[in-house]
Amino acid sequence: MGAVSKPLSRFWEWGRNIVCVGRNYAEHAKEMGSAPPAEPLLFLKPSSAYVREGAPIVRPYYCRALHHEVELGVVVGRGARAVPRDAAMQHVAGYALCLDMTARDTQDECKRKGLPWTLAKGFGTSCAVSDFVPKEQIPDPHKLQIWLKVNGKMRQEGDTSSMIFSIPYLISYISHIFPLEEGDLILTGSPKGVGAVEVDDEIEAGIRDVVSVRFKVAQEAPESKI
Ligand SMILES: CC(=O)CC(=O)C(=O)O
Ligand SMILES: [Mg+2]
Repeated sequence: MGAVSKPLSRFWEWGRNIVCVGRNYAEHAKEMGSAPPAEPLLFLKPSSAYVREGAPIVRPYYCRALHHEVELGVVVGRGARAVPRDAAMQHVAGYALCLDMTARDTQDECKRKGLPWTLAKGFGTSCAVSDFVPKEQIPDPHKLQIWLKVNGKMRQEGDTSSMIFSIPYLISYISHIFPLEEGDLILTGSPKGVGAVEVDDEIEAGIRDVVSVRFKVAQEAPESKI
């Protein structure tokens, strides 16, 4: 992959992969009517899915049930190809608070039809991210509280110690399927409490005592329809 002149602290500008993990919290899998997975459930978002504070999260024209999912993101700092679990954390540069925004109605239809989740998970602004947090600032990423509010009301509070598959496991597992590259982001899954947001809602979310974000929800302009 071509050299990138931007600092890793601006990982969202690198155009790298966004690798997402699903059903990595048992209570969330349960609320979705699914059993906890035997191995990580993976899907990708395009790097054009990133949105940063100051711009809105846009509900796609085909969606009537846009859901929030607050997640811990792991920023890859060194390429990883088939790395063992006990060496995995050496490939981490830092973290971010992320929202895996999901067109839930579309996802349900994709599940029914056996289709990939691309329309449900990959639309523009479906990956909201905070500022980069260097790994030195987080001694143990499995001892963090992540939270999310909508219009000031708490919706999600999760502890990363509840992950089914740990960050080293995820990095090793993914790197045995495809190489991870510097600048990639891994979304490690949502705790329970996912729910719908409406146009003009305000989402606040954060890693407690570390970083927080605030986003408004907007509707995609009708003229953008195909
Ligand atoms: C059912 C899902 O959308 C899985 C997912 O994204 C998660 O965080 O779990
Ligand atoms: Mg998710």
